Amino acid sequence: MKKIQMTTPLVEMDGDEMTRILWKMIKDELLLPFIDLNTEYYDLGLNYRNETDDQVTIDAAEATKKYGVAVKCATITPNHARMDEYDLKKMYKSPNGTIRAILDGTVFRAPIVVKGIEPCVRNWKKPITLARHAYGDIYKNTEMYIDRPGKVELVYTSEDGEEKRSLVQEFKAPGVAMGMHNMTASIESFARSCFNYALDTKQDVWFGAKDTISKTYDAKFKEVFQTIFDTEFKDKFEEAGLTYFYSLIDDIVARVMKAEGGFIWACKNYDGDVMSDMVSSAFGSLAMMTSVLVSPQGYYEYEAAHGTVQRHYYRHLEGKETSTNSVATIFAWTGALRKRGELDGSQELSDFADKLEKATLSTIESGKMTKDLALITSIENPTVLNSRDFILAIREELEKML
Ligand SMILES: NC(=O)C1=CN([C@@H]2O[C@H](COP(=O)(O)OP(=O)(O)OC[C@H]3O[C@@H](n4cnc5c(N)ncnc54)[C@H](OP(=O)(O)O)[C@@H]3O)[C@@H](O)[C@H]2O)C=CC1
Ligand SMILES: O=C(O)CCC(=O)C(=O)O
Ligand SMILES: [Mn+2]
Repeated sequence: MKKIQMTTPLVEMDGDEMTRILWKMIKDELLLPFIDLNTEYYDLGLNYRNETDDQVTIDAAEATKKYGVAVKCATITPNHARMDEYDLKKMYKSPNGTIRAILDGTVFRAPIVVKGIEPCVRNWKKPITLARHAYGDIYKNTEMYIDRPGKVELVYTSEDGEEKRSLVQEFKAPGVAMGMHNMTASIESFARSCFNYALDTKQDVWFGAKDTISKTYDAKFKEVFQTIFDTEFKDKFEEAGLTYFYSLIDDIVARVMKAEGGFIWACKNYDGDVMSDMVSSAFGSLAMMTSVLVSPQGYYEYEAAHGTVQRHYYRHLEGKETSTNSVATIFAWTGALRKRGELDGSQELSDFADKLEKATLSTIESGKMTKDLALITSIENPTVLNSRDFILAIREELEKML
């Protein structure tokens, strides 16, 4: 069979631990035999980030702006423990935080629904799509230890020298403090992309924040959403029979648990981080969720929503068998290849992406799956496969379709 050609490179961001192992298996078994893969490769593994003082992360984000589409493997965000483990020069920021700060935009995360894996929330009948604001808040924060009594203030100095101050806390004893920000333009584009995505996919939008407690910061998000909705989307929503619903985040969480799904849940950055893991695992597994960052300029970065699966990696290093689910990482590749195909007018590439997704789902539906799914499937006597054999089983299905 002749390999599929690609005209424009895809920005490929490699990563860490178990997902780095899966990344290579996916390329070797599911992509390279069928596609003349044209990627611009960036090694975002922690060792190379350390070697380049994290410049590689910035270069990868800039390359995404150049080519328009990227696919990213999960990466370690170092904490104190990783400093020793990787002998790091410094405790680097999250690569995701850095990339999202450069690209801006909204991360859409939707469960991958497959027959035989039912949501553990009984009343969820349709997928819940999370729209996570990708810019700012704690992901671009500044924080410090306070080691003795003193005061912490928030100080704003305008370009012409005017100063605004407000007291954060008069510390009588040690503690911690943090400053964070967001941009009105970024919140506006977040709101627009949620409403546009709702019109495209014919789903309602729910948004929750905590404006009663955060009377300026969260209140700004609430106000921006309402203004953008009223001035730009109200009529289109009415015409499409759709609604926009705002409530306090805790009320939204309670309602989500009682709803039947089929809507877009717009979340501030941290809420979306946490709630996407809750929604994906309730729909089956952390590895059963797609994730794509859509920037206001129309750049796309596809990824898995889960992390590097550290515990499985340590088992792998000990030479023990792992059964790590590669579905979200496969769907990151298919999402990126389909988008590349769309942008380059390559139907062949987009069709390949569709087939690889179908092959992945039909492998699971035929009863072959990784342990995370086998534990919860309604399919009787599933075959539990190790990480590699699951990918090989998908290849077998794929070859039948090509
Ligand atoms: N997008 C990114 O780049 C992200 C990176 N991270 C980074 O990942 C590292 C590890 O984070 P951690 O908190 O362990 O989170 P992970 O999401 O990597 O894993 C948490 C647990 O979820 C289960 N799990 C997750 N993914 C899979 C999968 N594909 N197949 C099967 N089970 C899965 C495993 O449970 P069990 O052990 O019970 O089998 C695993 O131990 C950290 O260094 C963190 O910084 C974290 C989140 C996102
Ligand atoms: O970048 C990180 O450290 C975490 C990212 C994350 O959890 C996510 O994208 O959901
Ligand atoms: Mn997360």
